[in-house]
Amino acid sequence: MKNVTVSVCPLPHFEGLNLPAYETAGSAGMDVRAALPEAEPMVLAPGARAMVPTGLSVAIPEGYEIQVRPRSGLAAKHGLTCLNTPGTIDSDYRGEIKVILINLGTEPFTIARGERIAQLVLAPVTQLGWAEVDTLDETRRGTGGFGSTGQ
Ligand SMILES: O=c1ccn([C@H]2C[C@H](O)[C@@H](COP(=O)(O)OP(=O)(O)OP(=O)(O)O)O2)c(=O)[nH]1
Ligand SMILES: [Mg+2]
Repeated sequence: MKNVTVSVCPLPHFEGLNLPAYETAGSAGMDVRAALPEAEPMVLAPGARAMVPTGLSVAIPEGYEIQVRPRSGLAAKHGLTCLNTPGTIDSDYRGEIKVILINLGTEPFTIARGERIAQLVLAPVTQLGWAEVDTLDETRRGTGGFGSTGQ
């Protein structure tokens, strides 16, 4: 399996937490933890959203991004997901990685320090270059979309 080294700079409030790690040999994502104050768990009411700190800043090599994705267990059991999934961490971003969580469940959800709230997936990036033209080639689909092919 391909392995790409990413520089990680833990911030002061990360102290004592474990770096994200693959839970199994074949995992695509590393679970990331909430770097909230120990004494201040965050309570997300139904319908509420919050930016949850991870205490991590990174330098991703050019040509890659990190995607911030929900954990399916939290989604299935509690309705908790990432609002902007997949969140995009750009290779030139040096700020703290934050997770935008939303509670789509029916009960308040409490996030404690160290809880694994989302997963980080490293992905290759292909940047496009525009070729501006006056007309596009014809296809069978043409301009049909949004269900134009039927059920
Ligand atoms: O879930 C996320 C999504 C983004 N970011 C950080 C890293 C990313 O590089 C930066 C910008 O994200 P994005 O491009 O999605 O947001 P924007 O609203 O377009 O902000 P900007 O104008 O700063 O690009 O915010 C996070 O920490 N977590
Ligand atoms: Mg942006």
